[in-house]
Amino acid sequence: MKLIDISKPLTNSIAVWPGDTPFSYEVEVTKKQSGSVNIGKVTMSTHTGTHIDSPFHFDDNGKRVKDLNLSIYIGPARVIDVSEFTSIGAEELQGYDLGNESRLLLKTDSSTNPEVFPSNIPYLQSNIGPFLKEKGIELIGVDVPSVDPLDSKSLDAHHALSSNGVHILENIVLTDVEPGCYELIALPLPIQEADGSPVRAILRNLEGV
Ligand SMILES: Nc1ccccc1C(=O)C[C@H](N)C(=O)O
Ligand SMILES: [Zn+2]
Ligand SMILES: [Zn+2]
Repeated sequence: MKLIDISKPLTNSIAVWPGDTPFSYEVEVTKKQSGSVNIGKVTMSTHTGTHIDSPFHFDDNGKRVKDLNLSIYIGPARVIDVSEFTSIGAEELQGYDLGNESRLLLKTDSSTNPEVFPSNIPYLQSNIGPFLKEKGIELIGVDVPSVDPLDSKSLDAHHALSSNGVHILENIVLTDVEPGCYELIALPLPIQEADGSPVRAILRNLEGV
């Protein structure tokens, strides 16, 4: 069965949120030094590359990674093309057949160079929270670094999604993905207390092509 990797490669030159911890992977101890093995060391923000947000990211009393239900991150997902919009809310989604998958991935096609942080991104309107809940959607994925405008402090979309039971997956790569129905797997690492986690996100073709 064909797998489509929708994760951003984590390289030392990957763009990070302005001011956030740069990503770094290095061999901290070489095989020569240890006499047996190379040992790597990773330094990163939990919001670098393809990742999930846990509600603690934007709510001090919100769920941590350990509190998340893993079954949200595995299962049928629909990909739709919303590249014509600068912001996406209930009205913009009205015309789409969202099927009965409980995961929705939005292809905005706005992400380009992985080494440059975007200056402007399409964002989600807060009325998308109740709208998605009504449609039975429990996870939203976007191909941009945030579901809110980059300069937002109130993070209205994050809060509206979370309070309606919609989990957030950010910075996926949908460039080579056709709209349609897939199986999504995007599991957070078990960083118990975390406000988010990098994920290896993949889509599996349900048709078995
Ligand atoms: N890393 C940051 C550093 C400073 C301020 C915001 C962020 C974010 O990550 C926000 C974004 N809405 C996110 O959920 O990934
Ligand atoms: Zn995030
Ligand atoms: Zn976020």
